Amino acid sequence: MNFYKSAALALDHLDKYKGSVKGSLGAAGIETSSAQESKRILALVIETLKYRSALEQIIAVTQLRTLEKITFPKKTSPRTPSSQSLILVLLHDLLISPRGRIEASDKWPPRQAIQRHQARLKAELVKLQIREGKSSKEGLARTAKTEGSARYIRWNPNVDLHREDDWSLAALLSYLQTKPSPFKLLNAPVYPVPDGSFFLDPHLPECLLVFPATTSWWQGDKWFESGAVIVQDKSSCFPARVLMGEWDEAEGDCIDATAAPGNKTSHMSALMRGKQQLHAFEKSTQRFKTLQVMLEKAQCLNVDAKNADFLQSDPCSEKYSNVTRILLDPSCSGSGIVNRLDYLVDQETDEADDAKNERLEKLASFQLQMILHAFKFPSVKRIVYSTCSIHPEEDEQVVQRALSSPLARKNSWILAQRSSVLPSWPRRGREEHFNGDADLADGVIRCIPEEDHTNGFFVACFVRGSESVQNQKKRALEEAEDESESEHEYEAEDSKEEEEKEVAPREKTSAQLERRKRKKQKQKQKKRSQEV
Ligand SMILES: C[S@@+](CC[C@H](N)C(=O)[O-])C[C@H]1O[C@@H](n2cnc3c(N)ncnc32)[C@H](O)[C@@H]1O
Repeated sequence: MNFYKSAALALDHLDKYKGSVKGSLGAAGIETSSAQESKRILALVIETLKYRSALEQIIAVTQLRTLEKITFPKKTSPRTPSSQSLILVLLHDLLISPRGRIEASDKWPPRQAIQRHQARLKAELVKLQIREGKSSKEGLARTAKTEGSARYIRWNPNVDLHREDDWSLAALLSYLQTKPSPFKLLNAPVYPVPDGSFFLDPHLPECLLVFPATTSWWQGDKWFESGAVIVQDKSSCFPARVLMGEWDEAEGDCIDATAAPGNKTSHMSALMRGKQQLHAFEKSTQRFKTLQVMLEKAQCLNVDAKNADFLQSDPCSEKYSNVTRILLDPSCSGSGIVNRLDYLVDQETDEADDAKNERLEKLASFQLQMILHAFKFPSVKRIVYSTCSIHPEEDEQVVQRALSSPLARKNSWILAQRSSVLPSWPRRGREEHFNGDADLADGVIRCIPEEDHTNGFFVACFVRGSESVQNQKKRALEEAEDESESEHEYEAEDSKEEEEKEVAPREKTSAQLERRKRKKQKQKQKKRSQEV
């Protein structure tokens, strides 16, 4: 296939399914004849994404698509890229690339169509530069400000464990500070990360390195090519870290229920130090291929990857009898992803409210189903649920619904306390989406892109137990209070509650309902003893 068409198809795929730019070629079913060709296509996709906003403005103002509607129709057939993406990659080469031309046959109609408007397109580029106050066209690229203030690299110890040579964290730090364009290691975090420097992340110093947002030193570097470093947003490193806390080899196996492209699977495998077994499920055949490549590169030797639907797995199968921890990072709206493709968020804000709500409802009910299925595994003690969404419908509300399910009660699933869910991370859940329960909100993690130097993200951890320590303390306190309350007070409170119910009916938390039930029982007991 023509190189521009392949790049445009990859762009379309990214628009539709998100995922990594690199994974988009395989995932979009684009076949290339050599690694060189893949690299060339990927470079064009990445560069086009950088200038996308500028190029879209030029397309809009010149009305190129309307003027050339025969070559660039509104609807294209399957396996052909959309006209918009094709124009974007062609314009990139004509207007932005150092060559300044489209590398295709003179007779190719899309090239002819663009060439016809060459003068106008170039003039609009200059006008845009002036409007934006940029002295060069490079100034129109997305900057550190629009990209975020940092980029993250996770050191992957599996490679040091299984490959020859020294791939340790110490060796990586030394390499970065002595390579031809060296980085300075800062001893405290600074945002945006200054050019030419890096530091160890304050929350995950054992594996995460923080670089300037515009850096990509790893492209073509031996550390990246060997799998010893993985490009992964900070927030996306939280789930495996929370899930695997205090895991011990003697404990047993784990499951990653929704694995591709495999960033969190490889992180879990690293935290298991290659020991025991990690069952990785991935439903999509295309994405499963990406997962396999990733696992091989990252030396995840203890992973048993299956192209299968987690919901179809049998929780009582002998195979999973030893599984004690499950990671659930299911498909979500991706509304938190800004670092890689912030235009996806723009797209979402354009979405009509009804359509958006319907989509969120569908996603939330699928996410809930996944949690409820995980609740059924008899030996599992800890489940981490995460999304790269900022919508409460997919975050706190899904967790709340899971907690109030009969299955949670039957199998004693509760929300873990803050102390075992990265307590040093300051941004916690939204109380208002947990029916005002501050303890539940405190137990979960949230990340906000503009303020936390990460993508938008959410993490919750379910554990098995009759009651959390905090709840026990709270209950003891309440019981002490109850002791001193008079019957009259109960009645007053009850009637007040009734009133409140009429004015603003509100769902009670299970703790509130439980408390009320106990109060009523006490009242009855008291009455009975008085009667006797
Ligand atoms: C958000 S992505 C997971 C990203 C991955 N955890 C990582 O960090 O690289 C969700 C994945 O779950 C897969 N998926 C969705 N439903 C599934 C199911 N029922 N069983 C297994 N995989 C599923 C999707 O195809 C997608 O690849």
